[in-house]
Amino acid sequence: MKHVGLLFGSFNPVHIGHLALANYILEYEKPEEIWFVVTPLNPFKTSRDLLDEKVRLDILTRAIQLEPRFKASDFEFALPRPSYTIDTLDQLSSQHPDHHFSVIMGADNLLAIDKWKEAQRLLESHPLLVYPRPGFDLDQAQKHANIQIIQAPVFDLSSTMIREALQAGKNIRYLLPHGVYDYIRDNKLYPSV
Ligand SMILES: Nc1ncnc2c1ncn2[C@@H]1O[C@H](COP(=O)(O)OP(=O)(O)OP(=O)(O)O)[C@@H](O)[C@H]1O
Ligand SMILES: O=C(O)c1ccc[n+]([C@@H]2O[C@H](COP(=O)([O-])O)[C@@H](O)[C@H]2O)c1
Repeated sequence: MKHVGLLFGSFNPVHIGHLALANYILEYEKPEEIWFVVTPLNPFKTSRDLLDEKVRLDILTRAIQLEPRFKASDFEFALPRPSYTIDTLDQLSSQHPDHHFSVIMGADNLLAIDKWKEAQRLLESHPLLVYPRPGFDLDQAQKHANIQIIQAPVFDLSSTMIREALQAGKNIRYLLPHGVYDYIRDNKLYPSV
């Protein structure tokens, strides 16, 4: 059984917070690979300011190319929108019976998990690796044998902050994985860059 950690997200765009977290999990926790699953449309988010999913996947693929244990996945592109994680997990598990999938999730998402589709079945069927995020108190979160809290170092960064900075014309080269700032500039993905 290969142990794979799934990091779901919009990655609009990917930033160093995502990569630092995935790096930590590979080195300190059980997953042997991390799959970054690009979500076309999160059920709780609007498509405002959302880069095309193929562009988000392309940026991510470039960002992780030096680590063979990181994979960029377009698995949700072929599934109905919005993207419900339990549906993706069902399909992934049936297509990869030789893989054991854990779900990597921030404290923000765990605190809201009762609003997710079939949250209880999700919890029963897959281990959750939950990492702290500033401003979210894990003492308030539900407890379950499948929930493991990990002490990953986290940057107080979000894709929202990155987009706002790019739109304001800030040079934030070092908050993005190597090559991503130049890719964004060369392809004029944000007009101010
Ligand atoms: N700074 C960070 N450190 C670790 N994980 C993060 C960080 N920012 C986001 N994540 C996690 O990465 C996953 C993908 O997140 P997502 O693409 O929605 O990023 P985001 O930065 O939260 O985006 P946005 O600001 O657009 O809502 C989520 O599980 C999220 O909790
Ligand atoms: O399945 C659900 O009901 C559900 C509800 C909210 C979010 N998600 C998924 O959680 C992932 C990360 O969400 P976020 O809020 O950090 O962008 C993304 O892949 C979403 O599709 C899933």
